[in-house]
Amino acid sequence: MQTKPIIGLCADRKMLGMHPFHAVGEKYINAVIHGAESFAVVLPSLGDAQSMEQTLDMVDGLLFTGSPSNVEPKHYAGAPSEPGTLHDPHRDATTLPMIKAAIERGIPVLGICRGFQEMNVVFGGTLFQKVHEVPGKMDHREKGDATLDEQYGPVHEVHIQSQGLLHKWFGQEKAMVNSIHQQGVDRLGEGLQIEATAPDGLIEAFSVRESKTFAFAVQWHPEWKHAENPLSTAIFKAFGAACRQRQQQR
Ligand SMILES: N[C@@H](CCC(=O)NCCCC(=O)O)C(=O)O
Repeated sequence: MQTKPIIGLCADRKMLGMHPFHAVGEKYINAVIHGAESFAVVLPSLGDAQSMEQTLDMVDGLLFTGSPSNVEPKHYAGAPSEPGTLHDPHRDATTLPMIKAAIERGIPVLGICRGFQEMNVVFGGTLFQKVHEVPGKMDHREKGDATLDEQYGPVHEVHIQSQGLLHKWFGQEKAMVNSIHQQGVDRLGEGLQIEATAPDGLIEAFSVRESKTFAFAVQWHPEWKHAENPLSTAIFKAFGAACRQRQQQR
């Protein structure tokens, strides 16, 4: 029997009671198993306490998930965060070097929301810390009092670049997406190619121009009820195909 490609998902480090845990949302794991038809493995965010090279030897793809925490602004020379901002320095210390090393090795990488922001930072880009306070930009945050289905339901259009990879996988120039973030791409990182934009011009998806394989990221959440959404289905199918190809090559 053909074994499935292994996709690693980097965990958030968070306190449960007085103990630190390494956690990944189940919706991301489900999207890897059913959308990318792959084998999901949760990777702890321990910085260099475990060998990154050994991790990369083990996986056929990596998914950098969304998270309520923000990338620490020191990684993109941004102004200090407001007091009380949620950070996850252990995750930053793990994902930022891993994204770079994985792409250099030709390991397929998908970034979602925080993962999208991490990828931009890795390529030297910067982030708006509060998109809703930037003149001309929409409020991209979810409604705090809404149900999960409302929060993760489609709220704005994206325009998909007609020459891009996303257009090749999905075949259409427009789609509706959800929006659960307050940070966003300010300066796009070097070597990144815009794949989709929101009506206010905010970058919603990009790919890595010179990448040997799938290296793509979205600001929205395709993992949410992925099987019910043709755009999400197309993204996870393309990611899974790249991971299978990587598995066969090594
Ligand atoms: N903190 C960043 C990133 C937002 C993000 O990833 N949200 C996901 C929330 C939880 C989840 O669905 O996994 C920002 O606010 O821009």
